[in-house]
Amino acid sequence: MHDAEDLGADTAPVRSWSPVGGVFIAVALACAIGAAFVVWRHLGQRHEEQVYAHLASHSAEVVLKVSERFHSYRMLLRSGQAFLRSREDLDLAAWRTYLQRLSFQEDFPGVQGIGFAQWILPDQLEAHTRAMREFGSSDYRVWPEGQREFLSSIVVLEPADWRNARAIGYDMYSEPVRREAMDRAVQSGEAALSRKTVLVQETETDVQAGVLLYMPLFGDGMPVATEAERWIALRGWVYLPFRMASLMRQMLDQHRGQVRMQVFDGIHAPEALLYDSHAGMPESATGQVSTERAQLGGIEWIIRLEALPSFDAEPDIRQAEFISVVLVGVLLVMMALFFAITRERAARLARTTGSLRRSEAKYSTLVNLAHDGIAATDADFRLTFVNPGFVDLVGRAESQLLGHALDELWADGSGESRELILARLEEGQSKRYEVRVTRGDGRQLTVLASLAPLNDGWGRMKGVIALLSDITERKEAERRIAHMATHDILTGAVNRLMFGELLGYALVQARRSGHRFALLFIDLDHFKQVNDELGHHVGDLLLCEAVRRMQGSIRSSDALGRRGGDEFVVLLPEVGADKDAEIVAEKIRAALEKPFVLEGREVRISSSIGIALYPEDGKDEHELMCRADEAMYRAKLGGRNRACRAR
Ligand SMILES: Nc1nc2c(ncn2[C@@H]2O[C@H](COP(=O)(O)OP(=O)(O)OP(=O)(O)O)[C@@H](O)[C@H]2O)c(=O)[nH]1
Repeated sequence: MHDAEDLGADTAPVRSWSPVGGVFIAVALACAIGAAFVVWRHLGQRHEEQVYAHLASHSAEVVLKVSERFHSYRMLLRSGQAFLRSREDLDLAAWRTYLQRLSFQEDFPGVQGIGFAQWILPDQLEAHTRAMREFGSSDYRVWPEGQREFLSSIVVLEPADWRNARAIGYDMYSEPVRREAMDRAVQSGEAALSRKTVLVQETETDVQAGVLLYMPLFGDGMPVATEAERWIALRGWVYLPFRMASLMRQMLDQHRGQVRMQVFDGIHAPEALLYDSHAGMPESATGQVSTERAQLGGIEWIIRLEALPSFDAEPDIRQAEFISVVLVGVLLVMMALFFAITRERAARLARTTGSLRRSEAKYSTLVNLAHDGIAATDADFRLTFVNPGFVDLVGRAESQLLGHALDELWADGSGESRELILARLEEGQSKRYEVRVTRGDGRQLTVLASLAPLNDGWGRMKGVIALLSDITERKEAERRIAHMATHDILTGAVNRLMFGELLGYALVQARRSGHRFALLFIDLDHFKQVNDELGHHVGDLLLCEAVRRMQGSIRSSDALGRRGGDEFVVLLPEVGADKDAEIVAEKIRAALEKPFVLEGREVRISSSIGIALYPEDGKDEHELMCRADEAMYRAKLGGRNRACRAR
């Protein structure tokens, strides 16, 4: 037997997301976002490290640059020292010429000048002042005024511009910061850098911190192995004054604006601040900072670099990384979603498939157990599926049915044409009608056929579903009930009610067409005696046989009715001449006169018949019936066994 496929299935409504699927999606999304955040944090930390490494590298670079710069300054001082040492008489004019030709400001940027401070014992001051005035500086004097144990005086400072000219004659040894550096230079015999001070060249505007680098000059050929010898041999200091802002500005060059540089003298404190590229700006507590220490001329400088927001090692890479992280995050989220959706769809499909299977099994069982015949056909009405009930109903094997048109089973002339049925089904209408089916054993059944179209996904009819119910017994019962309602149960003659209907109909027809009809009223003679002598059941048998004889005496278009007891009426719908009704009455009388053999005994009986004709004897049922009854009564009075016409 075929599966009951294509007969529909109950698919339970399916949730769009199962709770498990929803949790999975939430977890996947959280993981994806978490992973993207971790990567982002990691990249952020790496970037911070890169920035710091870059800043530290730049910081080391600055220290190296400063160290190299001071090394070259020392070389400059040494060259000055060497020049002056070679001259017995401190030939300042020659040295000035030498310095002017040196163009040191171009080769040694950041230097305010190069000068020589002469070491003067107090008793030499007067001669010194006189010699200097003779040398060309008429207003030369050593300042500040006052008695001091030791003196020094700036005697040359190139370039001899207005700013440096302010320093000529200044006794740097009188000022503690400079003095400390000058002493250190003599003590070490090497270049010594002063601590933070303010140059005497400063005016009232743009005052900057300043430092000075001293190189001691000893008398040529004098012993300088010990400090005491060096003090004896001391002739003065070749020195370089620096304005810190002018000096340090050139150290930042490529990162100017991106990095804040501060230089402190020995300690990280406001009072030790030598230089600040962003003066007045508060120091950042959270930003990237690199601090380096530089040893310069016996002094330690702290060089602090602070990355400003615009400082970024690799901004393009940083941007690319950011885009990558966002893309990877989006990709992860999309992958998680895609995976979750695919998983959910698979689960939904599995649920639907399971539901369909269960539904199919359920319907298959129902179809196979159904008592009624269930069948499916193709679009041409050819059977493609029949259930066991169908096979039993039509009494033919499944193999004899499949491939044959359903309406081939219909008895000839039963049901509508196939084309008409299919046309209605294609319009979407269901069809329900009674047909006669010829079974394989030749027996005919009355079947209620319910047909419904079976459509494909595009709404086109691809076949028909047929349900066949055997209603033969029901129809027979209906027929019997209808017969009982209209016929006499004992004799089968039309009953009083039905005869009234037929008479009324005959009257209508006769009135319309103008033809005549006849009504015969028949009463058996002495029937009571039969009952009394032979028994009631013999009387019944006689009544039945009498009806049979009367039926044989009239046409099939005539009607025989029983009024009750032994009274009968006959309707002759069409009579021509007057004699016609009398002839029929005579036939009936003669038929009833003949002896009856009932239960082996011969019984004789006769009949009295009254005849009424329409329209001569009556215009309606009641009148006709009365006239016929009267005529019958006259026949009785006339001696029975005769027929009388109404008057
Ligand atoms: N056996 C049988 N008898 C019936 C039935 N119906 C009525 N009868 C009897 O039929 C008889 C009718 O009698 P009546 O017509 O009165 O009298 P009758 O003997 O025929 O006499 P007349 O008509 O004057 O010739 C009655 O005895 C009824 O009991 C029936 O269905 N079966």
